[in-house]
Amino acid sequence: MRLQTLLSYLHDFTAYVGENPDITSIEMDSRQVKKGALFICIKGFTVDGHDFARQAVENGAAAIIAERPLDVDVPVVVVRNSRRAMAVLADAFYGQPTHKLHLIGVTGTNGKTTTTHIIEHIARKAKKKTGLIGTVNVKIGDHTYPTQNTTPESLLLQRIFKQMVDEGVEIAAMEVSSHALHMGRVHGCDYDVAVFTNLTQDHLDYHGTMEEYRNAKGLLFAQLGNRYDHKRPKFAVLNNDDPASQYYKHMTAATVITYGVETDSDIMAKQIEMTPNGMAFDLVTPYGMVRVQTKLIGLFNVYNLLAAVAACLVSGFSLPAIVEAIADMTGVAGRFETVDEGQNFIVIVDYAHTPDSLKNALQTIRQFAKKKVYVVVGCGGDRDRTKRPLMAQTAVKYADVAIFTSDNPRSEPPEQILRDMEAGVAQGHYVTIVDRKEAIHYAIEQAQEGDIILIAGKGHETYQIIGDRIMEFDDRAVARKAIKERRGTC
Ligand SMILES: CC(=O)N[C@H]1[C@@H](OP(=O)(O)OP(=O)(O)OC[C@H]2O[C@@H](n3ccc(=O)[nH]c3=O)[C@H](O)[C@@H]2O)O[C@H](CO)[C@@H](O)[C@@H]1O[C@H](C)C(=O)N[C@@H](C)C(=O)N[C@H](CCC(=O)O)C(=O)O
Ligand SMILES: Nc1ncnc2c1ncn2[C@@H]1O[C@H](COP(=O)(O)OP(=O)(O)OP(=O)(O)O)[C@@H](O)[C@H]1O
Ligand SMILES: N[C@H](CCC[C@H](N)C(=O)O)C(=O)O
Ligand SMILES: [Mg+2]
Repeated sequence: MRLQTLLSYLHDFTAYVGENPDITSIEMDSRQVKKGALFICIKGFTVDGHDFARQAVENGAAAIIAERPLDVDVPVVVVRNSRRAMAVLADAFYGQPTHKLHLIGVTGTNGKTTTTHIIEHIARKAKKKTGLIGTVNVKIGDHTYPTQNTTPESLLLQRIFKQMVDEGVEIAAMEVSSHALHMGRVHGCDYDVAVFTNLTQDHLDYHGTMEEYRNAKGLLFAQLGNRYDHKRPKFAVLNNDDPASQYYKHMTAATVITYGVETDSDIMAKQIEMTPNGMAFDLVTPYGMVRVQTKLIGLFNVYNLLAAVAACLVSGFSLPAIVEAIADMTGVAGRFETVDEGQNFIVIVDYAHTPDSLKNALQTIRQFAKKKVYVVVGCGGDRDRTKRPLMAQTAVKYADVAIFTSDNPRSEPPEQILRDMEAGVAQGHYVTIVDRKEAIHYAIEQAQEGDIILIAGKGHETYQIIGDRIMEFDDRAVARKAIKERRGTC
């Protein structure tokens, strides 16, 4: 595509000097630039992409998008905001792929990964070709691809959508993080259905206040197609039991569908029955009521199921097909995943890394626990500090034995993070073991028959970030090894 053709999609560039080269790719990382690329300079949190423009040109960049004039030998297009320009250009360059997909976006503090996986499972069962974008990975049909961010930057995102379209994907479900909404990573995404799970404390390091955090999530609903096209109706699926939904209702011009357990809603769960192996409930919908069986456990998963059911109903799936798919859905990697080596106590690995999700996970375990409940938990470094004492309080309140340890300390001293956690609770109510492997071993060595150990915070992650080192670390593998060692079979 010629540069000028691409620029015809951009309506706010302030200067453009030079030729009209053929653009064969778009990159935001100078290290990825090949001959013919358009390099977009992004001011990041760590470095400024403008400083890499020369390197991009040396690597073959044919033109540059920047926020200020640059002294390089290729055309430079100056824009007011290169992140915004990137979203427009990526959408145009990849042929506006989200117009060709049925796209469901899920936002909320907790439950995004689980809800998107349930939606994907239902769609696959209905023989649709599916796409999935989120924390665990990107999935196109049966192929998975690793990801760095829950919601990728607009450039990568549109590239993924293009691949989905090329491979015949009909329906895609994606997690939309508050960071992505705030940074405009999803500008240009033409969602058909926007889903809200819940709003509780997280990410205050980035958003500052709960109000700002709530507002960031609201962008998904505000940006949901402000026009009425009967061929592509837009739906906002909202959790009626969460007060933030009242705010989102007013932010969207789309048709609002509500779900809930407590508040009267379009889609509801009633007569909920829980066992350690699954749940059953009456699913009440505008299409009738049906008893649902699921292998997922925990009231929070009832909400995730309701959100997914609502999204799938407005997407045209039939109620019987949805109910059948739910019945054979097993869990999501690292979400309430049990580690079973035949030991006489239960080990659960879960991704709870917020005060609310930790409370939910422990409350769910409490419902079935006959003996002691252990929790091994830490808090991520370079992330919301104010959630640390709250998570510690939750651990101490709901578990019999709380073991505080490291999560991903990142650039922070692990001991400092643990001190922040300890500040929330009285001494003597917890054990602190900085090394996560040792902490998991400690819990497994202490556990007696019938006890339950929750290893929280890292779920599916297969690494641990300490300083600038990323080391292999998988809670499930560590727990498995510890169980075998205790038994002397390792
Ligand atoms: C704080 C944050 O969001 N950072 C994101 C950001 O990194 P950054 O701003 O540090 O980037 P940078 O290193 O300063 O680089 C700036 C520019 O220079 C370019 N560059 C850099 C070096 C070079 O040699 N050449 C070059 O061109 C880079 O490609 C980039 O375009 O841009 C990167 C590329 O897109 C992201 O991967 C990165 O996410 C980091 C990994 C991250 O941890 N983000 C978290 C906070 C986040 O976004 N989380 C949410 C999920 C939250 C949740 O709901 O739980 C998510 O959606 O992932
Ligand atoms: N609807 C929910 N409400 C509260 N807690 C939940 C809910 N669903 C899941 N959880 C808890 O939160 C953890 C994370 O769930 P999940 O990965 O689905 O959320 P997420 O929103 O994708 O998180 P992230 O922001 O890290 O991507 C789970 O392991 C579980 O403990
Ligand atoms: N998406 C979340 C994941 C947190 C996972 C936890 N293990 C941590 O590292 O804090 C975040 O980036 O805040
Ligand atoms: Mg997620």
